[in-house]
Amino acid sequence: MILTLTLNPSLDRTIEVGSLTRGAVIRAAAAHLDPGGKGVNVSRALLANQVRSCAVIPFGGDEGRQLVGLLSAEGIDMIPVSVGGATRSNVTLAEPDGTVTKLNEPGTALTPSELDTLASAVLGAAESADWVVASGSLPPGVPVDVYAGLCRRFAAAGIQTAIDTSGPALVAAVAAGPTLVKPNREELAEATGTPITRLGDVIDAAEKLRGMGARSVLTSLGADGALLMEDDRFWYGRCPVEEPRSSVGAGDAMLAGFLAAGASGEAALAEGLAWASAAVGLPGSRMPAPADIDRSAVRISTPDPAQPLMSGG
Ligand SMILES: Nc1ncnc2c1ncn2[C@@H]1O[C@H](COP(=O)(O)OP(=O)(O)O)[C@@H](O)[C@H]1O
Ligand SMILES: O=P(O)(O)OC[C@H]1O[C@](O)(COP(=O)(O)O)[C@@H](O)[C@@H]1O
Repeated sequence: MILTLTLNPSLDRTIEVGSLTRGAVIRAAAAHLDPGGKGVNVSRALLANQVRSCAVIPFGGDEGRQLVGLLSAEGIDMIPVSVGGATRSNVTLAEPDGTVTKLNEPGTALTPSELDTLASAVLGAAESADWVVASGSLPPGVPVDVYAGLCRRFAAAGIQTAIDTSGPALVAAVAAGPTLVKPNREELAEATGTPITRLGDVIDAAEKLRGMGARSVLTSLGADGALLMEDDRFWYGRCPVEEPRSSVGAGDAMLAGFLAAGASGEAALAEGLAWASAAVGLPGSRMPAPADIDRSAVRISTPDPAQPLMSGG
């Protein structure tokens, strides 16, 4: 069983627009509402592919009740912890060429006692978990070492941990020795203080992150694919998408596919790439089901360190 913790979940509203012009009235072509937050999406993708998972989330206000309602409708196994602040809403503007502009709210603060309740819920449920995935930004006021503290406790109990966060929370968690981290290009550059413009920079920065404490590093590189580094070995892969619709949740789908396939080596990287590409081809932050996933387009190759990275970050 894969347990996920999302301290800052969201209602994700994705609005499809023809183009973006600041200051203009833009008529949307379509809109989608999905339950959101990084760990929530990992659990949704796992459920869609019949892999057992349980999501621990705080929820509050009308938005929080709506989030829990949407997750219940999807059949998610979850431990919702009621909190005083209202759950945030995140908005994505998706353009026809696949470009997305994300507006992520900070979220509302968790009190120390709410945080304790959430930590107890995770520690209790983790007894039957193979992995604990702690994902996403921290709401205001939550100590930056919260994931680090959990990593240490799980490592002592022999439970594997995957971390997908950014900034100081990522740096602190890496120092606690997680089994796996899943930064994107920007997060890897920030955590290591290294500019990343070529594939060789990704290899060097991922090695640096391993030196800082992470065991394996799965770096997602947008349209440039992903690079997995573990135990001094690395693999690079891509999976082109013919018609990108929304990359929101693609990183979460990648992490879910990677974990579902054993979380190690070329085969797990390939599965993560296939799930991520499928997510990019779906609207909003819809997670891919087996019928959406096409493994035939995945290409794993020896990385050329000089290869420039084309996608943003
Ligand atoms: N335009 C795209 N074309 C093909 N694959 C994509 C595209 N955008 C994202 N992906 C896939 O989704 C993965 C996660 O995307 P990325 O933007 O790196 O992560 P995150 O969503 O965590 O920021 C990438 O590693 C890649 O496999
Ligand atoms: O916690 P953060 O960093 O604000 O991110 C939350 C957002 O990320 C998502 O989980 C999508 O994540 P990815 O695009 O990185 O896979 C959305 O569902 C959510 O709105």
